[in-house]
Amino acid sequence: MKITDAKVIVTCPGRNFVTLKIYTDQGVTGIGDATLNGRELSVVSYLTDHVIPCLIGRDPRQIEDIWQYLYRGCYWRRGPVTMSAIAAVDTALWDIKAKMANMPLYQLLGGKSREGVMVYGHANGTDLSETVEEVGRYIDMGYKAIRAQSGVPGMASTYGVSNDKMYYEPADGNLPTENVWSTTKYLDYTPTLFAKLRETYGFDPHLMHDVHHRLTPIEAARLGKSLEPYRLFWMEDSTPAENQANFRLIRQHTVTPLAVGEIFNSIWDCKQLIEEQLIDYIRATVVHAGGITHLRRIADFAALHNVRTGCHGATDLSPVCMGASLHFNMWVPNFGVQEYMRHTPETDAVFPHDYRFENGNLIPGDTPGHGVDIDEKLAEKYPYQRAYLPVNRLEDGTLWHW
Ligand SMILES: O=C(O)C(=O)C[C@H](O)[C@H](O)CO
Ligand SMILES: [Mg+2]
Repeated sequence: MKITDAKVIVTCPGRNFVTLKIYTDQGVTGIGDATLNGRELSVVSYLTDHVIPCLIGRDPRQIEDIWQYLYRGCYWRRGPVTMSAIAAVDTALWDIKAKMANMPLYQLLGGKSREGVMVYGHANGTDLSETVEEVGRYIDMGYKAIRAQSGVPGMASTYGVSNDKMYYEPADGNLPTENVWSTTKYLDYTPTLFAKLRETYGFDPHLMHDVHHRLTPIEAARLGKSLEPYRLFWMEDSTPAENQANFRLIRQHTVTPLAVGEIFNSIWDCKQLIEEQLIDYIRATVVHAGGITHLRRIADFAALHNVRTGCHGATDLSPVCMGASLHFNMWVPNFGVQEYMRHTPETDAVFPHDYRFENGNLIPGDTPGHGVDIDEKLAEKYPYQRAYLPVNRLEDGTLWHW
């Protein structure tokens, strides 16, 4: 069996998505997500100019060998562009293998470990009362786990708060939008939000919160400590994680569970975090962390150290990534939760899929492969539009983490 061709499809049904489609001499095709928000075309070029020529003529069944060939063979290992490109190839090849086997992908990975994949939704509001109301709306929709993000008094805007409550997309500018950040205002306000949420809804719903990399380790420790009475499911990305040892400080001070890793692209980014049990959930996902082949390696390593998965699932990851992730989650023994921000109806129409939401879970279908397709004719109607993620400045103008 041979790979005969591959092509990259870029489409923007409201936001940009990059999809790799691989063709074989047996007529079976597979697709993989290669979207890297705000830097999409770098992965398009990496795939088109450098990866696709090396794929033609290879046996698509040799997934591991092709993974190693692209990882070791490029010499310049790791990095989000390389690993998103490898992920797209890997996902498409798993899709092909599962179609050849006439099985849904989770069966090939080892079969079901659970009946559904618990997902968390994104409740957000411009102020405390709107955020509390939004969390209630998610509870009414059946979510068992909900992330709460809120506008902070005295700050014009902050991460995670959208005008359109359901379909948040932070990459909103033809050039990067500039936001202003105040750690003091944020730290004073956030515990009051969670106090109100627990007072209103009790302790049944799992609540999470994304700090989005904005605190120093000691500030993160303070936030974790002040949130302890409200028993969060997790506090995410409380400080940037390039220096993994930073998490020791946070860990010493708080028992609030910690989640990190949506921007990680390899096992090396989380090796120390996992080995030293400095985190509780690893957020690496299929598209940015080298595909199913590499994510499985991360998850197995995490399992040794009691770290569970909590795959990234924002809307900048296409339904193709979501489909692959759901199959992965159905199997992975140390599953924690899956993020689920809903795609718009336009995006869902471009990427027909068989997964469904039921009682707070997403459930992959039984279509052979990962169960997600791309309607190429419809995709053509939505040409690429340049869009950047925002940047963040402190009130005195200093550039900060967004
Ligand atoms: O979903 C999350 O937890 C995020 O932090 C979303 C990110 O801001 C988004 O994926 C950036 O492209
Ligand atoms: Mg996040």
